[in-house]
Amino acid sequence: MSLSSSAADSETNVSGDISTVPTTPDRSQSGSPGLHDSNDEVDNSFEKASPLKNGDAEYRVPSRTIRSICVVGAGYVGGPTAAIVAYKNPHVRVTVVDRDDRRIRRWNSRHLPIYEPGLSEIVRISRDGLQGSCEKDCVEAHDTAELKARSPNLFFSTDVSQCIPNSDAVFIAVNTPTKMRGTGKGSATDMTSFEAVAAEVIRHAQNNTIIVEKSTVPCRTAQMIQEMITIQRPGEDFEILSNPEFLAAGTAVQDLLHPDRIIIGSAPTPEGRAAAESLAGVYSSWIDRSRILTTNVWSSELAKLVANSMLAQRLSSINSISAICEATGAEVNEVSAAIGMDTRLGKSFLRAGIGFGGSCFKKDIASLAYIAESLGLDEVAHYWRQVNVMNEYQRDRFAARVIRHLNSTLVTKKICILGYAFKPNTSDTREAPALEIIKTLLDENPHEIAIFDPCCNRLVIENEIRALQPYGSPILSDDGGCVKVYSNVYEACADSNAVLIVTDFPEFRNTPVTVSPDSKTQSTQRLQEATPANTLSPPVTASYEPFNAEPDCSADCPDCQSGITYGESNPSVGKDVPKEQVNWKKIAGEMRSPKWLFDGRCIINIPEMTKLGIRVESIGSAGLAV
Ligand SMILES: NC(=O)C1=CN([C@@H]2O[C@H](COP(=O)(O)OP(=O)(O)OC[C@H]3O[C@@H](n4cnc5c(N)ncnc54)[C@H](O)[C@@H]3O)[C@@H](O)[C@H]2O)C=CC1
Ligand SMILES: O=C(O)[C@H]1O[C@H](OP(=O)(O)OP(=O)(O)OC[C@H]2O[C@@H](n3ccc(=O)[nH]c3=O)[C@H](O)[C@@H]2O)[C@H](O)[C@@H](O)[C@@H]1O
Repeated sequence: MSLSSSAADSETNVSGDISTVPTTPDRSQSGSPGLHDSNDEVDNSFEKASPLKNGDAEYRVPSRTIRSICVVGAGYVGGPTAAIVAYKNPHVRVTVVDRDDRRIRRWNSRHLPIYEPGLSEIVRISRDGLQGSCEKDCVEAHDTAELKARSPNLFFSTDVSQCIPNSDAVFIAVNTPTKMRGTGKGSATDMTSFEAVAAEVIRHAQNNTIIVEKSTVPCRTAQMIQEMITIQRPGEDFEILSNPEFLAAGTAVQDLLHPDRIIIGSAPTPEGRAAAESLAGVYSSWIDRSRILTTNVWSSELAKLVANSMLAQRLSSINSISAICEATGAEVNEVSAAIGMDTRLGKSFLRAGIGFGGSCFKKDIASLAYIAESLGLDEVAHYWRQVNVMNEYQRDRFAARVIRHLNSTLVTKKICILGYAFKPNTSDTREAPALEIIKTLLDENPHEIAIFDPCCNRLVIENEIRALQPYGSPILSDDGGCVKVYSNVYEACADSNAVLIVTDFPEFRNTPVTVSPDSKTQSTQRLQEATPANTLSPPVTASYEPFNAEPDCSADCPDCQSGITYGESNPSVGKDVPKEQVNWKKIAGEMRSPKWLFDGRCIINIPEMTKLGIRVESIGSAGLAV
């Protein structure tokens, strides 16, 4: 079968047998931005063995069962992905390796390095094993089968070179940030870590190991790996698969347990398809085959960048509309609700706010734009870059609005920031809009900037604030500066002139959550499902403890140091403690007049808040004239 496959071939396989043909038409894989000049001949050496021709159906390579997996990169993707794969495949040995010794120690301890609802229980089961069965009374029915007594099959290690040769498949899940210097600075993907790991894999892997791109990478990265193999291990057979991850922070466990789809891109050869089938075998132990989509490898690599870019594009679109709303009297929440009811548009990703944060949207858009630019598609590059431009505009507009309403001076004023993480229910602070807003406010020399976040470790926030270079020291109050991180929301807000809602934690709302534009989105539903109580509750019978003992933490564990077990005893994300709504009446009573609330996430009921004597300025709402 050639690359120009038939329509029937190109459909997602729904029959239970993985589709064997790339879904993209011939020549769709032309040119790689970061890897080839747009005028280069298309290099198809990646395909190696001749693709099947029509009628060559008998030429098949049997797929192998994967029994051991090495995941390189113990981060937000590598850790949770490995945990779920191990949890759902007790017969597969999954080892996560990372060069960061501290991170690995935390994965091997009671306090994991990242907080995700439901993750610690999954890790405990796979990493520590279960002594006895845990039946229906302690888990949701759909997870009962996994909770038989089991031996550990999830391991964390720093020994990368030892793990790779003992694995049937190696998942590369390392960071792929934006290049900060050299060619493509500020736009191209920095492939340093990815390339280093690919080299390690090629150096140590046994022949026939399946190499899986889990990281988000530029289109044609598989070609780069193939060329490295050709030089370093000529004549040997390694299949390279693209298998991008779509989990979102804060809902990672549920996203991994119930993904919309799994994409596996492979070479259009019998060997490539057999490797894709092997990987599909791992996922099919808990995911229906109809959700496993096979494509050619370039489509898969590109699809990940496009998915993130289009989600972010929706946000910049609604945020641009919020500016029009503020100038006209239209309400952005109402506009979102109105357009979201159009089933063609859908409700998701229409919540206006101060803009998207997180480690990926910005960099993936930049990468897509760079790809376009490298291909000579300048208009396309410009189009996508505007998504990031609009995002920064939105955040800066908000900060400027705060300063303007406070008479353009913050010198004697206390500003309280509610929420520091880039989104609720995560401790991930990467590219959080909060930090940029704090920088802008610091320029105004305020009396105090107070920060409260219900999910982030206070020490982590303090370290990030301390690292703000352009402002010199001291910045933190402990060092004699004006920024103070609080563990109590009321102390943070007391005596403040203005409170800024920067992250939309549900507990910051002043009315119970009812119907918001996307309150029924999958993410929200998943988040509700993902609370530990709903994933793997502890046994009902107090005396019954199927878990093996958890390993202790190292002396440098930040959770132990701060005295709070985030995600367990923290009031907002507590395992056993229900979330508590913030008592705005109490806050209003302790604020300085005039009392300002700047709602950067459109979660405040303005009339209700006004009754408490607080003036509200909200994104996408006209507010008070200045
Ligand atoms: N964070 C997220 O929610 C998502 C991220 N992605 C993509 O997944 C990839 C990984 O992202 P994160 O997990 O967030 O990154 P991360 O920064 O949390 O983790 C990456 C890990 O790789 C390790 N590493 C780097 N170079 C290494 C080397 N040479 N040897 C061994 N370990 C090495 C680092 O020490 C780090 O622990 C990126 O390409 C990202 O775009 C995809 C979907 C979701
Ligand atoms: O590649 C990645 O890293 C991941 O990026 C996003 O996940 P994530 O960034 O973790 O979280 P999102 O829920 O997408 O939120 C991103 C940002 O958009 C903001 N957002 C989201 C939705 C919305 O309606 N409005 C809005 O402002 C959030 O507050 C947050 O700052 C994608 O949703 C994932 O599918 C993808 O795997």
